[in-house]
Amino acid sequence: MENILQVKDLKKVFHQHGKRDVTAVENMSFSLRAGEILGIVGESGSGKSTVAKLITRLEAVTEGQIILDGQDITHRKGRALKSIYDKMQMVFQNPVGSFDPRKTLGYGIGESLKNRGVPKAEIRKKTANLLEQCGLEASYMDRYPHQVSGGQCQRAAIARALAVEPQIIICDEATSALDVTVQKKVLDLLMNLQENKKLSYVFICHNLALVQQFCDRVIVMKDGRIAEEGIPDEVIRNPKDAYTKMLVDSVL
Ligand SMILES: Nc1ncnc2c1ncn2[C@@H]1O[C@H](COP(=O)(O)OP(=O)(O)OP(=O)(O)O)[C@@H](O)[C@H]1O
Repeated sequence: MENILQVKDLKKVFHQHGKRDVTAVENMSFSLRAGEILGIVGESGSGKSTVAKLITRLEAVTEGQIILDGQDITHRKGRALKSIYDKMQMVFQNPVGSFDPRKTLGYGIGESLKNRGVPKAEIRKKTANLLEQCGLEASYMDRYPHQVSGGQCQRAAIARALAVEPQIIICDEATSALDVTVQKKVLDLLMNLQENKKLSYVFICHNLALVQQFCDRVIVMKDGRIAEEGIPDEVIRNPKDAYTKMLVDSVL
């Protein structure tokens, strides 16, 4: 399987006014294969979200390299940077906050379609179709983010991500804010879409059990570095690193 995303020796240092620098990520190298679901787990503060923000260039990289579909995107700017979102989309923990509160959900999805060059006359129809693929009735396009539940809003956020027909979706705690039954439904949706559209996911999550259920491979992060990497069943059954063992013990 070819690598769709490669991360080499990634490092992120946050400089803070009057305070000590924080090295959030260091020595991080990994690859994501086409069609793969790669989990990233680790306790709070281990650097998972920073990795997501670096890959998606929402944060500037201090050192290292990010190769997306064979192209170095580490220092892209302007239009060249924008074009990475044609291939890679994100789904975050707080779906309501990811939509403009003054605009309908349909508007948010429509903007993504417009950016992809979909003609104006087709936007409502395509938006309806995307919402339906994500288990929402077309009428949800006219609702505002505060008029839907967290699970419904996350479905709309997934529909918006799909609007650009990406190859990769980075899910950062995408189901963590939802209650357990809704979480299961949104996860099922993500997994069905992955299979049907042959997407690749980076699935950031603090729940090892979910990673075991859904991911092909897992990276365990500790203090900004990779503590362990492998097939989830094997990592959980036979953790090589003491930290991984502690994570495993804490969920059993
Ligand atoms: N903008 C920032 N400025 C300074 N330090 C930051 C910033 N963002 C993150 N950090 C620090 O970097 C480290 C990693 O944070 P990060 O949010 O990536 O962890 P995480 O594993 O995603 O945690 P959680 O599971 O709680 O979301 C933490 O020590 C955090 O305090």
